[in-house]
Amino acid sequence: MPPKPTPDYRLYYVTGRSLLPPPPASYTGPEEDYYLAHLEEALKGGVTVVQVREKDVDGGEFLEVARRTKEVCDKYDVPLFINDRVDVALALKCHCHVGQTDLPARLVRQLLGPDALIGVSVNTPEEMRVVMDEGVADYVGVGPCFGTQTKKNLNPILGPRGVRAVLETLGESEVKAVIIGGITPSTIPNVLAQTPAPLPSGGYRSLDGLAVVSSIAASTEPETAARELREMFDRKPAYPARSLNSDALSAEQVVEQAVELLRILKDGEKTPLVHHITNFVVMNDTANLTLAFGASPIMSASPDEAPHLSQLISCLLLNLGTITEAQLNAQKIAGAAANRNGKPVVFDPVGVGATEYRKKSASDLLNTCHVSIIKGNAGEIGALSGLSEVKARGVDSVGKGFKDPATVVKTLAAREKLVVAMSGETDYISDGQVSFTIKNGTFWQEKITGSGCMASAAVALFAGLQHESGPFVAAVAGLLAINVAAEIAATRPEVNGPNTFRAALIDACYNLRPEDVRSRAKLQRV
Ligand SMILES: Cc1ncc(COP(=O)(O)OP(=O)(O)O)c(N)n1
Ligand SMILES: Cc1nc(C(=O)O)sc1CCOP(=O)(O)O
Repeated sequence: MPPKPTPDYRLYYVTGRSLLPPPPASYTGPEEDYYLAHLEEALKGGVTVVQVREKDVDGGEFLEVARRTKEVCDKYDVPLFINDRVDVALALKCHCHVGQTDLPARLVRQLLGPDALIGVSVNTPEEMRVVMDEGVADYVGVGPCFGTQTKKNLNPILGPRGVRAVLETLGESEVKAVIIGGITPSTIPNVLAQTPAPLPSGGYRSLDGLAVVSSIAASTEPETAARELREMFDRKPAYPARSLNSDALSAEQVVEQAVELLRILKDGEKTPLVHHITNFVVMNDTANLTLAFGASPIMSASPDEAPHLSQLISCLLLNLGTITEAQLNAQKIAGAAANRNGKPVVFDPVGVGATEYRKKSASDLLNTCHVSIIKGNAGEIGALSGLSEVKARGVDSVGKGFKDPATVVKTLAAREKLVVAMSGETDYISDGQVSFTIKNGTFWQEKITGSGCMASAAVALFAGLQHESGPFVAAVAGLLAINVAAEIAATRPEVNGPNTFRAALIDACYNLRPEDVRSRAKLQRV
């Protein structure tokens, strides 16, 4: 075995001969060798590691396929792994990948020696911990991230956030990590945005590569397919929440930016179209509120029109209230389409702490699309953070609140790589770097149903401006606008109960002037 290489794991191709398309007319070689020509094209496109994975063939055929694969890989100086069969790896002086039910990695190391690379499949943080404690593997294949037809007896699907939990355990270890299962050009943006795991040092542990079977094996243009996958991996997204240098911003500067956003709306310079997929309790109020601020609402829960709508809208608002399977499906389709079309997504996880079903729905949603802003109450933010310090009763949060709300909000924002806005008597907003509080509003907001949903609608319409100041300022602007409008509404002589307040609030949103926000804003950096 030559000295141990230090491979580039960015695009890891696991072969799948049974998935190959028929050879094109331009291919004139023997049909059984098309696999090698196809592989060579993929290598030209940028594959950096290959693994021969042959199911249902005997040892002789496996050895021959692997031998010929190695000849091609050697030409491109790309390391070759053998799936499961340590005997074949030994015979050909190749590296080896084993799963949890194959020969133990420790034994594989003994057999292949110190210069072989060894990869191990992991599906849980516990399996990751065992691999690290053993200290034998050079990398792990974490999966399945999504569902896939390529492998039978699939382990539980992790989703990007499950993969992130594994990477959190991996931390700053030298062991490399690739992701596998359903990795395609449409899933990669979300994978790259959501999988990096925050480290105690302040940085992130990211994936070292993408492992694919069908995205290359089933392609009629393997070179183009590989190039696209490589380019997508190399173009890792900047975390949108941090696009703004919020670290340098004072409260006064943020207020001025929020005031400017309100001016844009009120002067009619822009009229954001906000797509609401929301609950039926608040639908009428949030549509009216959106209009009152100078934006346009479209209320549609149809999965069929979501992809088309996504091209027209300025922002998508997803609200978990009165959720049904059909509504969740529409939200997932709309969320993925919004990501593809570069539209911001605001998520209000209404009542996420109330039931396991809502928790699972929120997790499904966050695994399917990348959200720019989460706006919730303390109970909801606590449930998403995995904390039980603040309890929820139905859709309301109860009790005194968090001991250190600013840290809770900042930690969740850093983990999810988005802006978190937690509404309450004091609102907390963070992009994972800095946190601000807003102390505007009135007790009347607690006396009407849906005031949290109305605040999310306000955040969404400001996010729909897609202003260069970014989602953090949009979240602050939305909460300032609705809370200042609520304060003004509460002073109206006709307000003598929840119902008159509700009507006065919509009027106050309609009449709100940028200078009202400037003069009343109680924004502080914490
Ligand atoms: C890179 C990579 N990761 C995971 C796997 C899965 O391996 P295993 O669990 O052994 O399952 P099979 O591939 O044998 O079905 C892999 N092959 N490659
Ligand atoms: C080989 C393999 N291992 C998996 C795991 O979860 O360990 S998923 C998988 C198949 C991946 O195929 P595709 O890229 O076509 O989805």
